Amino acid sequence: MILNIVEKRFEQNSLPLLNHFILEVEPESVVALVGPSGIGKSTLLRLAGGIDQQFTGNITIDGVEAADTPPPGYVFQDPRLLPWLTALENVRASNPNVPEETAQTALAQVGLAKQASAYPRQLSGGMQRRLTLARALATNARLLLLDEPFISLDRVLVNEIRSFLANLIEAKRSTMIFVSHSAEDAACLADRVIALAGRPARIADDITLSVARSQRDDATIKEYTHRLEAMTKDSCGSDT
Ligand SMILES: Nc1ncnc2c1ncn2[C@@H]1O[C@H](COP(=O)(O)OP(=O)(O)OP(=O)(O)O)[C@@H](O)[C@H]1O
Repeated sequence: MILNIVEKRFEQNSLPLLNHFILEVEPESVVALVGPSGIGKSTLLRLAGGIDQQFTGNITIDGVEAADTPPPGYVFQDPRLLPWLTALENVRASNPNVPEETAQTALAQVGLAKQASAYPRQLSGGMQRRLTLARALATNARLLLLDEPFISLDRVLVNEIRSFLANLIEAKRSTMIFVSHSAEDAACLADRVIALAGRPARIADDITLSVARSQRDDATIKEYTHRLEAMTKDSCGSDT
């Protein structure tokens, strides 16, 4: 995927959020987008997912305009579940082409097989987050764009979903871009970590985590976490 954002701004008179910004994401790689609040991470992800089309530039996937390729699986920062639909119906709501069986499998993958008939109000916050993940998996597990997928989950669940995602990425050979404020999430899952800074946002750091995800033991994850924490601190410091 190549993101070539010539310009993205929200108000005509303000500084653009992104200007001549280029990011190339290798197929089957996992990229973590980090950086201070308000820098433009979610905006960049929304552009990548075709949710926000108000920009100049173009986005291609394997050389094809993104608009002409299957939609990605997308997890929004807020769950965006439809309260009048069941969990199963919510999984299929954004993409009616998803067969019921695929939706059931996705629910089972995130541990919600028994909640298929439950309504969002009957699910805990953590379950609702997992439901949004099931929706993304059912839509397109090969290309996943996740905005803070672990926010508001307790530690046990974060660990569970991280390892579930790590296995899924290997099995499906997914390409994934995720936004996170947690260095540990990036240390566990990412092949590459991009830190954004400044306005217009630029790539302040771009590091490759060389130990393969499946080979990272606790010590490696700890070391990466410290390294990434130091990196994001520096990026925030050089914000202008
Ligand atoms: N729809 C919108 N209209 C106007 N301004 C917006 C809109 N969406 C985002 N912005 C502004 O664009 C900037 C970047 O927002 P964005 O949500 O992309 O940042 P972020 O890095 O994801 O932040 P956070 O980590 O807090 O989620 C912010 O200044 C925000 O106020």
